[in-house]
Amino acid sequence: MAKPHQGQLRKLLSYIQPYWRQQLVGIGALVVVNLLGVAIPLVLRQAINQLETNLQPGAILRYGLAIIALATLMWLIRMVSRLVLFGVGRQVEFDLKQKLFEHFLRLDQHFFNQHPPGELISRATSDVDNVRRLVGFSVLSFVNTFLAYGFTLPVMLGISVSLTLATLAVYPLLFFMVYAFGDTLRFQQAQVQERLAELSDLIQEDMSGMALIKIYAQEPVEQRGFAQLNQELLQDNLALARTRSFLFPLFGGIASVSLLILLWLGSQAMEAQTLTLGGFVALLLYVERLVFPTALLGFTITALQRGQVSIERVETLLQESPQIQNSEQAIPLPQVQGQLIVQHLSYTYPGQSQPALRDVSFSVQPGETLVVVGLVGAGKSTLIEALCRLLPIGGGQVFLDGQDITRIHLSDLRRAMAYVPQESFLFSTKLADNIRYGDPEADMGRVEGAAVQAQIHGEILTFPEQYETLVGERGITLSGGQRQRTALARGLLVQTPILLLDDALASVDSQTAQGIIQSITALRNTVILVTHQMGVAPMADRVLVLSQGRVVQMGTHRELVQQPGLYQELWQKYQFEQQFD
Ligand SMILES: Nc1ncnc2c1ncn2[C@@H]1O[C@H](COP(=O)(O)OP(=O)(O)OP(=O)(O)O)[C@@H](O)[C@H]1O
Repeated sequence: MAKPHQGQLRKLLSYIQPYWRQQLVGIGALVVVNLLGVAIPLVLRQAINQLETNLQPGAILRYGLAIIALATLMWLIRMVSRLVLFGVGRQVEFDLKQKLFEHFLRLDQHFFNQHPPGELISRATSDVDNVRRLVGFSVLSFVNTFLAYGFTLPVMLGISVSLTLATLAVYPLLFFMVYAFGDTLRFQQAQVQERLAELSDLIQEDMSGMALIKIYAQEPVEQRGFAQLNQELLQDNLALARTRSFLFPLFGGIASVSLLILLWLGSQAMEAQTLTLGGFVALLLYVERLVFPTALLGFTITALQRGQVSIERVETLLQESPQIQNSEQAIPLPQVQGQLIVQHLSYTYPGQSQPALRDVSFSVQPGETLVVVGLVGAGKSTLIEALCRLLPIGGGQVFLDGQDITRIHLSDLRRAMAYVPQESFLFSTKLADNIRYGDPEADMGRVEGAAVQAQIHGEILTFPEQYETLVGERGITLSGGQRQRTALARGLLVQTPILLLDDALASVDSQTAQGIIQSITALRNTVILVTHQMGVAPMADRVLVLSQGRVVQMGTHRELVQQPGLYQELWQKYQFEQQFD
């Protein structure tokens, strides 16, 4: 059998460690159960041997009652052992899920780009479930088997050495098979778990992109893709089932062969009067007692190997460390003015050959509004994410009020900047709670104030339950523009000195967008606004033009519109389009 990896074993012990008392109680109960399991056939042997020579109704009753009492006690204690040990499994499952979720919250966007949601969900659910079975069922089953053999064998040997050895002669074959097929089982198990994760990821992705699938009439393609993956899962499952179907019945079969040997040799021994009837019955019960845990060995091994594979899959996630962390000497930031200085900022996404930002330098003064424009893929979003340290930029490139942002405590930095991304994500909760997400204590006055600034207040009042209206699957579906303005209200509510808006008004008409910018600039925060809506550019104090990750122009709208260059082209294009609007 594949030996549990040292690291996995250590991990397993660390999961169980907080519950060692319960584990001890459970194992203690198993010890008692197995002692009783050994005692009952002994009582029966004595009863049979005594009653064979001297049949007394009173004695039958006494023995009968003793056996019933012992069996009831055994049943009760076995129940306790199961409750306690399975309970530890459930606790470990709870802890692991909690640990994984808390770990996910610490990781950066880069990690989530590399690990699709389906994969993460599968690890946090089915893999954690496998660990639970390993801790609960496998531990119980292994300890039970060990104790069953450990306690039963000496007593069996005490009754008859030759019969015991002959009966158990087939067992080494069983252990050999477990050893020989262990690696195959483990490999096949890992394959199945991998395929399951891929499948759940595909389901997740297709469900999210259902509208696109329908618009482009790609149902047959998606169906084929799913069928192929499902087929692979089926093949892997069947391969695993073949190995198991071959192996597991053999375990039960081998154990039953031992029973046949005992019946054959035992009856001969009784004829030769080297074994009493009581001894024979006791031996029969003992061999029977070993059949169940032995036959269960297959399932125990499966649970063990599934658990081993799953520990590895869960632990690889837990070992991922966030690239964006507080520096060793993180400095607190008491009062933020809102000045940003960017010096020679460059950034290349992992795995990319070309930098997304190249030697970008500029500064924004407190209260100033800077609009960032450029063609698609110019690096605008990358710049915004670098400024609020959502990307792991190096030190000495971005300074907030003169302090290197990589040295500012992350919680201070987050309090200094609000960021409204391109994708306006809303939680499936009430509109008011979505808006006060950054400050759950905010009262309705602040919620409504932010909604007024984001020009969504009027529309919210027309909804059936106004600010109490649920958003998402169980509530109403907002239009793209309504979502964007709600997300903007969320950014405005926290009243940070710096506001970073990444194309946050793309789905809002130009006139409304201009109205919103007007109310935002009136707040006198530092605002950096990425936009494709050239109509809002003249409202900014200055404009920064990005092209292929570089700053190609910077100045006021008046200055830039006079200069030949990208800005002039973009402005002329905008004006041309306006004529046809
Ligand atoms: N997570 C990522 N991993 C790898 N490359 C990325 C990633 N995000 C963006 N890029 C690349 O970095 C470059 C800049 O992208 P960015 O999204 O910053 O451009 P943008 O100016 O905001 O574009 P748009 O106007 O379309 O939003 C592009 O070449 C893009 O392909």
